[in-house]
Amino acid sequence: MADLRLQRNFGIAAHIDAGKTTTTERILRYTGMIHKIGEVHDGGATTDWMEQEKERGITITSAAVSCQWQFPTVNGKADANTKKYYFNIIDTPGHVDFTVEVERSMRVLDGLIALFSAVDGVEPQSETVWRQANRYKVPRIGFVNKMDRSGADFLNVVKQVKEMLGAKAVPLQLPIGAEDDFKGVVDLITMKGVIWDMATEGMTFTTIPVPDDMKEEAELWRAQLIEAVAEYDDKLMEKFFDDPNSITEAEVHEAIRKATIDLSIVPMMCGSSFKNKGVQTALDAVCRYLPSPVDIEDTKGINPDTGEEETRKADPKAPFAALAFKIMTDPFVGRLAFFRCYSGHLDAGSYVKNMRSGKNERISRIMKMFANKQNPIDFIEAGDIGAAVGFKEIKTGDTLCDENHPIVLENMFIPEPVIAIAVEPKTQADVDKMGMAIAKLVEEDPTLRVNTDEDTGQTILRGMGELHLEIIIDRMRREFKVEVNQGAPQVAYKEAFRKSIEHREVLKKQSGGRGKFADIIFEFGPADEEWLKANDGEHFQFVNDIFGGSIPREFVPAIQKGFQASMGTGVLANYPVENMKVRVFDGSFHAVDSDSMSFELCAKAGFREAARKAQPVLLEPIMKVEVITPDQYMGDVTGDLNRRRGMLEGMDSRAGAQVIKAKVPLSEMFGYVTQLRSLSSGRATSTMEFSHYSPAPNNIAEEVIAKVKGKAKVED
Ligand SMILES: Nc1nc2c(ncn2[C@@H]2O[C@H](COP(=O)(O)OP(=O)(O)OP(=O)(O)O)[C@@H](O)[C@H]2O)c(=O)[nH]1
Repeated sequence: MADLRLQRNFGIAAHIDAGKTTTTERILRYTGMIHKIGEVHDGGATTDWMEQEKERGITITSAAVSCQWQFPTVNGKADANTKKYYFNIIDTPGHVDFTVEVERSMRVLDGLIALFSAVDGVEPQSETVWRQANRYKVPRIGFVNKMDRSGADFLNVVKQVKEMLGAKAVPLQLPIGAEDDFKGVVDLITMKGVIWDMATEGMTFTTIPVPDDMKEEAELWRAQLIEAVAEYDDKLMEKFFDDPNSITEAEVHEAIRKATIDLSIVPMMCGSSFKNKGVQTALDAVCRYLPSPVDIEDTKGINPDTGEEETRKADPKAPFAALAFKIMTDPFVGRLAFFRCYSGHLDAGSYVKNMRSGKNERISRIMKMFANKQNPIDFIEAGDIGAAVGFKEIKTGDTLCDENHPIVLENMFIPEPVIAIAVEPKTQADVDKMGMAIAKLVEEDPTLRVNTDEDTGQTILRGMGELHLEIIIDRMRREFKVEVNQGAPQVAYKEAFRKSIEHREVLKKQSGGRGKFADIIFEFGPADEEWLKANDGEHFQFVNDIFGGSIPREFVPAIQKGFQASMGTGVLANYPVENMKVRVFDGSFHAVDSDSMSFELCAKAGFREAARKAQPVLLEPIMKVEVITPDQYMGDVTGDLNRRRGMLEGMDSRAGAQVIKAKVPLSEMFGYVTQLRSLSSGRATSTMEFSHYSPAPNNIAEEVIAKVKGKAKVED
């Protein structure tokens, strides 16, 4: 049994282009997993294995990679105290269309390296990632990369992390040399310098005394570091005031570790992955300060039999419980389900229960991913991450467990898809293939949704953004060899109701022989606010208030099913219904003619009638937009945002530029990037992410409805 205290599951998250892929690559190199350094720009990086990633030079899917690191070492060399640490690293994408990838990594990780560019500092996506890490309470270390670039400023990034992310960022190092001349770091705990040897591509490094001209500054920052963590250790606090020279390295490490795991501080380090500097010290910090699976809270879940909350300990002897966080189709082994094992032990070849499908499935093989290689392992235990082969049916977010100890683990937060695109197979031969391809892609990607437009019969894909859907269609073509015609991206509107009403629907059909009869009386309208709050992510509140058997109990599920199915197509413009409440309180039935089918059909007909009376409204997605622009374009940028029905929410200055925050309807944001570029001679940049759905103004709603009702097909 492995010592769980030596296990680290961590991710590397940052804004696009901060250097995650390069850093992961260096880690694999220094841990001996790969020999040649793959550069991102030649498409040679190991974790970016998908075709599109190679072409676009961005990381789309998070790949889990395992490696081992020797720690502690003396000048990089193992001695009697050295132990072998086991790492599972998840590389997470930086593009906002793929935040769900970051989100699901956060769910299964214990710690994070938050990567920043020393030149660009805290960027919009770093803020998004930061919020996600806060949501999942992930302890983190900051790594300021690209110290070799001109304009690199470590302490300025530290300041930004404090001011913009509200974190207590505490430097553990100071850079020696800057920009082209960046050589290494002063370690504020050992009070020694570390210089990387370029002759060995940074594989080795030398320890030197703190350079004379940095001594004073280093003392100052060391005192700040100790002060920041002293409250985590009484002895340290005492020594800090009485005799700072008697403080030992071990005491400082221990206090930093406690404060980091407690989310009180973020230790800040620096380096240049590309120039092979600073990566090993960051890995030592991962071992020292980030939590192991036994340092985090026990995993929570619900026992489906009792409805009670239960926890699972990171203990191989506890019942098996795991969460599938990524499904990937691998060209060689087929479907791989990545999962985090929270507790227990699972042998390859044994069975697990999927709590969503209710099926017991045999895991034929369990794999660990090492850079480009996949190695089968005999078993997996609490605290580890692996990939299972053999599932017939599995989706991202499924809980896998021991059937004798059922539990449903807390799932991940899945953002709403806001862009829709109509697709149709190009040829008859593509028809079946397209269905299969979409089914597979939906399994892999919980932010991709699919439905059929009832009027046109077209397949509608909904996703997180234009790039997301573009990549999905590209994957259909490359991986599944399906050719499709696609419409222009459309806003994924929704529908909702303003009013609660009562309605009676009677279904009566007599066509010779046995007829159909159902009669339902129900209250219909928006879901209750409290219910929505308590049932995060749910859309349909169904209340059974039938008394005295006016409708027999066995027909109630059919009524619920009928209403549920109807929600996919609203009455205004066929958009899905955001939320609704149905409270059935009376009705009647016929001893011969009533059956489940009658009640289901009656509910469907009832939905269409009731929905019209309940004041349906069109909801449009509102995006949170952030623009960074040089001062002189401020007026033009805000004017343009106003024309796009934007609500300005704030402005502040950051590193000599203005940052404008606004909420803007997504329908007004098509082509924005191009427009912004021409407004600002290419100098302003923007990011956007989904904020919420809000009722569209009447004129806009009328336009959208007229367009949908007026056409037979989604136009190209
Ligand atoms: N000068 C310098 N360039 C770097 C450094 N690290 C990464 N780069 C370069 O920055 C660019 C982006 O690096 P990536 O590693 O692809 O960044 P990423 O964060 O993985 O990017 P995405 O996957 O697109 O989110 C590449 O051209 C790298 O060579 C560094 O330390 N110094």
